[in-house]
Amino acid sequence: MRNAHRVEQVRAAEAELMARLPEGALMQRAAAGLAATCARLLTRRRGRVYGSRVVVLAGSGDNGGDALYAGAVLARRGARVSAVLLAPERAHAGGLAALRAAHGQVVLDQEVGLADFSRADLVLDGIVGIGGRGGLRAEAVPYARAARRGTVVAVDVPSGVDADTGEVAGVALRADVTVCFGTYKPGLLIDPGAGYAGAVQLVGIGLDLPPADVSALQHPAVAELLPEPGAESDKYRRGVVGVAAGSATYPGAALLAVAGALHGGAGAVRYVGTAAEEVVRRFPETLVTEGGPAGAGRVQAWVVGPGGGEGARQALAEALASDVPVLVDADGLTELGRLGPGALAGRTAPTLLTPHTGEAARLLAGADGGAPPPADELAAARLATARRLAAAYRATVLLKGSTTVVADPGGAARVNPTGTSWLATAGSGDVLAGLAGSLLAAGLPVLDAASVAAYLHGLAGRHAASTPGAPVTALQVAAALPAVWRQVRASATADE
Ligand SMILES: NC(=O)C1=CN([C@@H]2O[C@H](COP(=O)(O)OP(=O)(O)OC[C@H]3O[C@@H](n4cnc5c(N)ncnc54)[C@H](O)[C@@H]3O)[C@@H](O)[C@H]2O)[C@@H](O)CC1
Ligand SMILES: Nc1ncnc2c1ncn2[C@@H]1O[C@H](COP(=O)(O)OP(=O)(O)O)[C@@H](O)[C@H]1O
Ligand SMILES: [K+]
Repeated sequence: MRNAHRVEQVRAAEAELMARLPEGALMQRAAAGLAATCARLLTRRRGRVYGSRVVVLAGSGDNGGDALYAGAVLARRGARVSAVLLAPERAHAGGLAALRAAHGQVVLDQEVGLADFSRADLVLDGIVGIGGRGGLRAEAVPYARAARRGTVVAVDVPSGVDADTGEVAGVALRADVTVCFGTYKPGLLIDPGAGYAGAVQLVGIGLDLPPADVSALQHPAVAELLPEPGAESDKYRRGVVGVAAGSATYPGAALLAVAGALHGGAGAVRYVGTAAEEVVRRFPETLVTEGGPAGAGRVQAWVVGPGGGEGARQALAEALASDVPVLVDADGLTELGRLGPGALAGRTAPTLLTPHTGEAARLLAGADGGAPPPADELAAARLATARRLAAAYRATVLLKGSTTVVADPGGAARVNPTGTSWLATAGSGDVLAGLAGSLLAAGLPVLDAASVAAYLHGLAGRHAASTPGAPVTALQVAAALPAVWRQVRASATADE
């Protein structure tokens, strides 16, 4: 599990630790870890640190201090280091003295700084870290826009990225590698910030941290959560997932949701809807029932809405009246947006909503009574959007898109680290809905079911391409699920 903490949590943990350590000790730890990563990157790139060109972009705070101290370490190993001071009168005094003592150069002329930046083998971005507010200031913007040939290493966070949210106001400096201290920051895991961070490396500095604000599953945690039939299991004990999906207009959504559900660990899939014939022809293992969810017999979770068309209204009402977890997707969400949060008020079991940003906008309008907010604004603030929806509907929300975010009404949040933009293909959301519903029916708590589904779905998207990076279809994503399931399980066995 990758755990990320908000700035205020980091500050509190740092204050507590600093009170027990000699002055400057924490910064020395951070700078040593940072310099070690830079030395590794230079060695990989040029064979050695000696003689390489390093530029330190130093802002006015401790983030600049880290970068200057790390620059000093590299200069002592023979690198040609120049430090560009973006706020010369307020540069970190100790870091600057260390750099000068190691014979590093100080650059005050911004034109010279930009030329050095473009030529450098490695750039250390110490403009701002967790103290950054708003977008990059004017003096730093040219660096974000300039061409460069070297590796850019962001210190703690790429400057211009909001550490708590991943939001970027204006421009930010794109990094190849981010070396973060003490804990991951949410902004390193959530787009657009995650897209600026490159590969993220964590350097421990000994912080004693509270529970994470946001976390991201990794293979071992997913492997622990995957349902596995016990020796005494039968199909009913493994859980039956009900799928109310598809319509005359969209019969394919039924097939895709069922395909996802068949690979999610439930013991059986029960389909209700107008596409029963097609479903059974394609997947003979599916149980089908006439009518809607109300008369379909016992299931352990419902999936309602993919391709549901007009029929989604009735199916949603019947599923929500049940006492089992309900996943609402697609046309079910449009209908729920019309009804507003009151439609979930009487529920005794969890509800999971799986909107993309367009559906999220309609749900928010349904909650607030206003016009739907622009979807791209919601995409730029994914964590806040997911949390806002979860609070308004008192439901767990899986917000789909470039970084899928899952938020619980209680405040817990997960971000999904897997996936590929090739998943933005018609029907892949239907597969995800079936998969998540199946994990719910198998008994996973709703936050786990949603985040494990997103994780497997993202891996399957990558795995499904016959050539890495090539387009995939939604059915291929479903078909790749057993292989990624095995891959995740195998990694856990290897760790045992
Ligand atoms: N506090 C600690 O104990 C530790 C902090 N560390 C480092 O310290 C950083 C935090 O340092 P600070 O609290 O000094 O904060 P920062 O260095 O992140 O930023 C604060 C400074 O940047 C300026 N600033 C704010 N927003 C800006 C913007 N948008 N554009 C340009 N300048 C802007 C502010 O005026 C202020 O002078 C961390 O990110 C990490 O790199 C590490 O050394 C580990 C230990
Ligand atoms: N840019 C992107 N990068 C990664 N994944 C994406 C991106 N855009 C969409 N996805 C994923 O693709 C799937 C699309 O689902 P959805 O929007 O419901 O499509 P559909 O309704 O056609 O099934 C979701 O899992 C979503 O997270
Ligand atoms: K930085």
